[in-house]
Amino acid sequence: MMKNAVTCRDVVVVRGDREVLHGLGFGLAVGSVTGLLGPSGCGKTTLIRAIVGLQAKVTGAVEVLGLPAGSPKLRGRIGYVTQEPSVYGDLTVRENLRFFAAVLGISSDHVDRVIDAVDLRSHADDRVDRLSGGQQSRASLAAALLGDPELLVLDEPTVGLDPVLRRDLWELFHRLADAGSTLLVSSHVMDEAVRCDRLLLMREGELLADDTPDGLLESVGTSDIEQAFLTLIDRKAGAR
Ligand SMILES: Nc1ncnc2c1ncn2[C@@H]1O[C@H](COP(=O)(O)OP(=O)(O)OP(=O)(O)O)[C@@H](O)[C@H]1O
Repeated sequence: MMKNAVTCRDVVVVRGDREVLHGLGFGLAVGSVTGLLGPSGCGKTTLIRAIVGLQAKVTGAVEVLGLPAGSPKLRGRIGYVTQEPSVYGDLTVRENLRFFAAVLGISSDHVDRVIDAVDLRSHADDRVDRLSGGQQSRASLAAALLGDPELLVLDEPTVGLDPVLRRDLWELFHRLADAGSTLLVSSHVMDEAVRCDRLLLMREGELLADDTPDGLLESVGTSDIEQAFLTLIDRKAGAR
């Protein structure tokens, strides 16, 4: 049986005075790229925060790399890239990465490797605040890749990127998965779905589907993922 890097069972999260995740259950297989897709506000970031151990008021079980989410032992084994840049604007890309490598206690030899991985070699010595938005998000991704995390969680990493960069990043995600990492990538852009090994479709704090892209199209009987998503919503509304 394939091992899971993440297993969620009956996960409920309350934010403010509202329940925003309503009992989610799924697994992320080791070495896979899973897309977490759904409209703005459906709870993607909240679920991600529960997995990386940053979310308060989580009930149910969230197991990550065999440990409860948030365990101190998971530090260094998970890479998390938020929607906000996580690198310093007044340092160059290389200075940022050397700094994070020192904080993580890993050799600065890794720095050039992650710069190449995100294709920032020609900007390695530029200050981050003088880079484009897409270049800044790739610098944050490079920081998350230091230390070869077993689980990489990326919150909307392709927002604002042009089609070529998006394609290149997805190729990088698959190379990382082929090398044994597990990736969870959120997006509200349905056309990214076909690039994933597996999809979690979310809406209003619930999972509408947990399937491969082909499996989803076949089970719903549509030819594209966006249509499948809309059909599932209609079916759910009809069942109420
Ligand atoms: N700090 C907070 N306090 C209370 N409610 C919050 C807070 N942050 C988010 N929420 C609510 O939780 C729900 C899920 O938000 P979340 O950020 O997880 O959605 P999302 O799918 O990641 O959205 P987006 O794609 O816009 O980032 C939303 O209804 C939102 O209003």
